[in-house]
Amino acid sequence: MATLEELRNQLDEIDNRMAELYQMRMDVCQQVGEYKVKAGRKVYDRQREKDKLADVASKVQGEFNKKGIKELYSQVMSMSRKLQYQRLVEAGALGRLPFIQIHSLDKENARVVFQGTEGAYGQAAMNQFFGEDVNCFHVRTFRDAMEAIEEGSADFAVLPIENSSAGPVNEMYDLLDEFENYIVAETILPVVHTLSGLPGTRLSEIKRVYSKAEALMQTTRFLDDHSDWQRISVVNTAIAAKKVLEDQDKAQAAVCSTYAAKIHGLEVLVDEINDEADNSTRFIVVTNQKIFLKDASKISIEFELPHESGSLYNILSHFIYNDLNMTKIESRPVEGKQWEYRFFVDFDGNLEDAAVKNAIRGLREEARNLRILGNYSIDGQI
Ligand SMILES: O=C(O)C(=O)C[C@]1(C(=O)O)C=C[C@@H](O)C=C1
Repeated sequence: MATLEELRNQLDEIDNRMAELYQMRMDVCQQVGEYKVKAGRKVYDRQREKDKLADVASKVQGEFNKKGIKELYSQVMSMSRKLQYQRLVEAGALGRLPFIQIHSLDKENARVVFQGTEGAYGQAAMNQFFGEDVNCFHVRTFRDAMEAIEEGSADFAVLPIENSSAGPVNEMYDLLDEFENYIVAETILPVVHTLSGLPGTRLSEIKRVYSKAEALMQTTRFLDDHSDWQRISVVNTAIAAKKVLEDQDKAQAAVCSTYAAKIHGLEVLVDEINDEADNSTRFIVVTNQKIFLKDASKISIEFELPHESGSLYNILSHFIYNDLNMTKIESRPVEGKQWEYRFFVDFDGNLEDAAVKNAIRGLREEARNLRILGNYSIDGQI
């Protein structure tokens, strides 16, 4: 029987040949890339790759090896594509991304919309970003805000997309897909919930608590200590505060901010009732123009994938091979296609970076319906 050293020597010899063949193959792929730049051909040829995988699988013995060589060749061809995308980008074949670079946002002359009513967290986020004197109005739903932006009755909307304890605002992801609006900035608002009621209300008098569903979720521990209170979800925390004031019934209370309580003349009965002390909500600033700030450092995209094994894995490799740091991924069901998903990915970068252009080139060819949703930074700071 051969010793381990002898076997390793054999492997080294095989690997030397494989490395040499890999180098030769990539050199040919480089030429294929140059040909494709000139001929204006697409890099990704799904049928050719399918045929190639079937062909190499037919040349090895046993199911295990057939599966293995297919996986190996999927990777080899994926490297080949990435090399070719680089050539295309170097040759300027990416074209200009249809986003216009700007140096600052005109916050002073902006007309801004938020969802909810006076005292909503959305208003606080808007004031944090645009200042207290901003020219603004409010609408009832997130959809109304997206419509106001799309039709141009507002220049910007400030809308919540994620809470640090309750997670994503799913509806916002669906609306970003549905509307031709783009993210130009984000701002993070610390969210501190209170239990507020009519002045002089005692906790023992309370029977019903109103708030937005997410806020009720974020204060579950406190509310569980008062399990006899009925929890009723309304469209917004500020609307909950308004209702408590209007109904003038001490059996009712609201989970809302100190700001909303003050605006609607309520008394803070218990402060800081969040389950998590560090509770923040990330708001996006949305507009109907394809613009990005010069030094924007984060990109959001969306795409759909076929219902096939390995499709997400293959797509995400574009981030790895271009050294891009992916910071978030969300998925939402694609309407009318059961068990198919639309993915929303955030990653670090600027639309002018070569690595970003490379990745987008690959993603555009290999995923369905790729859309760039925006290139921005926290607080729009540059
Ligand atoms: O044959 C091509 O068109 C190539 O670009 C080469 C290659 C490969 O590496 O084999 C790479 C990408 C294509 O999707 C198909 C095959």
